[in-house]
Amino acid sequence: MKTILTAAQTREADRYTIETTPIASIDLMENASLAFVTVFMQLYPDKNTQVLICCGTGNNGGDGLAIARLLQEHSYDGVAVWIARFSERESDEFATNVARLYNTPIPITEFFTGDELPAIRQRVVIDALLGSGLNKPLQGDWLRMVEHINQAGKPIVAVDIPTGLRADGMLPQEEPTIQAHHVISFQRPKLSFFFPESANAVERFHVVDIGLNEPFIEKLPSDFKLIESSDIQQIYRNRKPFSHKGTYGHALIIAGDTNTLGAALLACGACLYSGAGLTSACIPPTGLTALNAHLPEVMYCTEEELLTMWDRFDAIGIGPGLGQRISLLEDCMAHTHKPMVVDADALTFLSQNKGLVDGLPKHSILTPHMKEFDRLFGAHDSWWDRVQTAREQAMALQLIILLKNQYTFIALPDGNVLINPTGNPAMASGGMGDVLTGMLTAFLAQGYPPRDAAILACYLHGAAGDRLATDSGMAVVPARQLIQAIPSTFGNLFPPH
Ligand SMILES: NC(=O)C1=CN([C@@H]2O[C@H](COP(=O)(O)OP(=O)(O)OC[C@H]3O[C@@H](n4cnc5c(N)ncnc54)[C@H](O)[C@@H]3O)[C@@H](O)[C@H]2O)[C@@H](O)CC1
Ligand SMILES: [K+]
Repeated sequence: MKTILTAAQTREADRYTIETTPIASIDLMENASLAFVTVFMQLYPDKNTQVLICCGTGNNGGDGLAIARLLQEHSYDGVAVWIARFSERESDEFATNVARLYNTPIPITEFFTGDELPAIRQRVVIDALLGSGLNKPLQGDWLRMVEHINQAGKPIVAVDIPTGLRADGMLPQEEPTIQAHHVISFQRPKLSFFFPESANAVERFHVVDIGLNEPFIEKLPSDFKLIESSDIQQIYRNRKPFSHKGTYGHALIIAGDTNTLGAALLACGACLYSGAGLTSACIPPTGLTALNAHLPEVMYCTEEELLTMWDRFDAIGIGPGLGQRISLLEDCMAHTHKPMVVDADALTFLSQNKGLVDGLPKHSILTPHMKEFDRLFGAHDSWWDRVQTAREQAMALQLIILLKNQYTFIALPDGNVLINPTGNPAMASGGMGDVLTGMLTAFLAQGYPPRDAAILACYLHGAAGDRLATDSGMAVVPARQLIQAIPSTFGNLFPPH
């Protein structure tokens, strides 16, 4: 897992690296600029691409100037630089790079006001106006220049962070920023990239290593950690020789009502395809034909049968499409003490009966989307506040709160918030949450601790969606299709020996 830093911690890591490694600040800037250029050249390999680089006079601007010089050295002949001289201050590294740039043929235009800026004719704009040093909202000349660049309608590649976007903390809904198509960020993605409020500022981001001291960074205190594929490799256990269905647990999905049986089928299907040894479905009798037809591997269990069967199940997932059958949640809580997965209608019921949440088995996994979360824990105006509440509640209630988002936040009882990097907008369709519930239940049934089950399910759910969207080019990924892609996604990540 990678620790995500605040802007202040990044400055600390920067300072520490310069103090303890034989590297000067100007050389660190050169590293960063070179790393940026390497990715930029993959994005725009045509060396005839006309590039406008807009620079401020701090270190972000210094990066921009070094990038201009390096692109020119790599035979990009159509590079031009604008310098926004809206402040009297300039950083030392900026000044050094201006002097270096004057030794090249690159045209430089300086602006002292944001009024009457010339039309942008280049094909691509690089945004190096302001970086992580941002300390107030954009206004005046800065705002005019940023709006001018956005309105030019050209692809924008931001250096480190789009100008105007805060790296961490609460993001106002309407704050103006550069609207970047790509952000090439240094050492770590910024925390704000994972919050929906940054959607206009960041379309895609890439992270490049610039040589900051990694052991130092990993020791910095941070509540936020980014999940990596290596974590999944560590957690996942391959199926063993001589194992049998009993080895992989018995999962129970309590879901569906007469008119909402699809949710139950999706959760059961995902549970089956995620490797539970046995899957039972407690659905209404009206759904039996559909269950037998669609998922013959899944066993049917009536509400009456449940009364004597609670002990047989290794894990329970409850909620998708449960409708009028919601009283089953209280039965379930009365009879099982193992961590369970609580989703959809079961979350709504908890929000209507707030006292119940305290009675959930410790380390149960709640999977709310934004509205379900706010119904449970109160309305929030920003995702930053919502995530803070998730963190506090996960600690207070000793639950795992999986706050669904393009990048799902997993708030753990120990106060850590894990960010899942997989998933994409093609997955934004009905039934995806039901699939996640099925996957979580399957991993719990297989004996993974709840924290690991949450990490595995979130990562693989998103990874399956990414494979379908990227490799198969699907603009929309239906939930049923995702279920079928689960086993091959495992196979891809963990090829059998
Ligand atoms: N590890 C690091 O921290 C490294 C940082 N580098 C670059 O340095 C950047 C940070 O540089 P700086 O700290 O010099 O800051 P910036 O270049 O982001 O900003 C310059 C100055 O602008 C002023 N300012 C802030 N918000 C403003 C606003 N809304 N309107 C007008 N002026 C405003 C501040 O006084 C700030 O110091 C990073 O984003 C990155 O691009 C790289 O050169 C390499 C290493
Ligand atoms: K920038």
